[in-house]
Amino acid sequence: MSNPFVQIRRDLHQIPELGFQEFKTQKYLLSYIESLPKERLEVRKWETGLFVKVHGLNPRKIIGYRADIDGLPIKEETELPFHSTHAEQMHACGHDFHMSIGLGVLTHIVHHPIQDDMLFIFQPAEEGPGGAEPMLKSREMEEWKPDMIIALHIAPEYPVGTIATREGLLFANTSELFIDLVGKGGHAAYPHQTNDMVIAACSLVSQLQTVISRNIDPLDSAVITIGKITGGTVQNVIAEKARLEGTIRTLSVDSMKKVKNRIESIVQGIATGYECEVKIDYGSMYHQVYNDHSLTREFMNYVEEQSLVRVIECKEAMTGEDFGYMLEKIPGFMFWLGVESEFGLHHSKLNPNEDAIEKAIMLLTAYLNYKGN
Ligand SMILES: CC(=O)N[C@@H](CCC[C@H](N)C(=O)O)C(=O)O
Repeated sequence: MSNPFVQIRRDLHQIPELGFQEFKTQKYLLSYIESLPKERLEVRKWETGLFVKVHGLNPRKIIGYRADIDGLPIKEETELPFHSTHAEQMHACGHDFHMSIGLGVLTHIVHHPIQDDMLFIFQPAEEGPGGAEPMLKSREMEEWKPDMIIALHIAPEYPVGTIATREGLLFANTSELFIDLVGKGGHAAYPHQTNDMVIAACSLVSQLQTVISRNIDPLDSAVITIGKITGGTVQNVIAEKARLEGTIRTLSVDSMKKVKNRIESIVQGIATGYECEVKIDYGSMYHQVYNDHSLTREFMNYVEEQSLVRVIECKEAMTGEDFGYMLEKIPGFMFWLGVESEFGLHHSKLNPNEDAIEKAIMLLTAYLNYKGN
């Protein structure tokens, strides 16, 4: 392991923190950045994230690089010697990679400045409730708003030495979905005296899937995933309460509205049919990730011409990313970075190949030299 950013990734992997609780992560990032030469650097804290400006030699524009920094509430099941030290929390979406690559590029740019300014954004809470939107509204973004912005996301399905992206839509529109059901609990032996919320919740989950199969054009795409169901208290008491937690994904803003309208009608039907109260909360919503056409094409051509890595033109994915909010206001793009892992994103055994870290730093520094000089 000769690349120091692999060790940094391992250090960060051990301290995953949930959205807006990234205190140790912020401290770690700050302490590394403080070890760099200071002449060209300006660092500002924002909540649990950071803005780091690197002054260029003769700036005409500001180029942004965004790395998300939060982990997920997942119990890690890898047997890595540097596994998470935080119970039930894991970097299972590669944000440890995104940060270490960000620090690698930052280090290179500090030592070999380009003409243009750069803004490194270490953003909290990508997995929820969303840090990009409030960060965009910050004083720092007003003062240092980049003219273009880039970000990457690890991709377990692609080999190391590969990137994948496309012009236009890359990631879906998302909305979280929380549904609370309240009925009448009671003795397990007297169901006729109760309104059982386990039964209502099961029926609701099945009906929700008909929105996808029967209300959305099969040539369009949408997903409703219920990732968590809770309800009841003990095996011989009929449940008074149940809760569904999930997420909605659509390829268009219009389909998102349609899916929500259908969910609301179905929920009304459940409330009437099971004589219970049902409340919907949409939690946080992310705007689609839409890559700027000409910047993305130019990037793909550059990487291909220079033979830096293999470039795949991929399809859009139903993943969500609040980087979409940044791309709504600032031209730029996101790309997938191949890290070949048997287990995918959000899996407790995700184990990305660390060789991708050096490849990404090399690729990004080459591109920034081309674009910012
Ligand atoms: C890249 C990725 O996996 N992003 C997350 C974003 C989650 C958004 C929100 N908390 C939701 O669940 O809708 C994803 O799950 O796609």
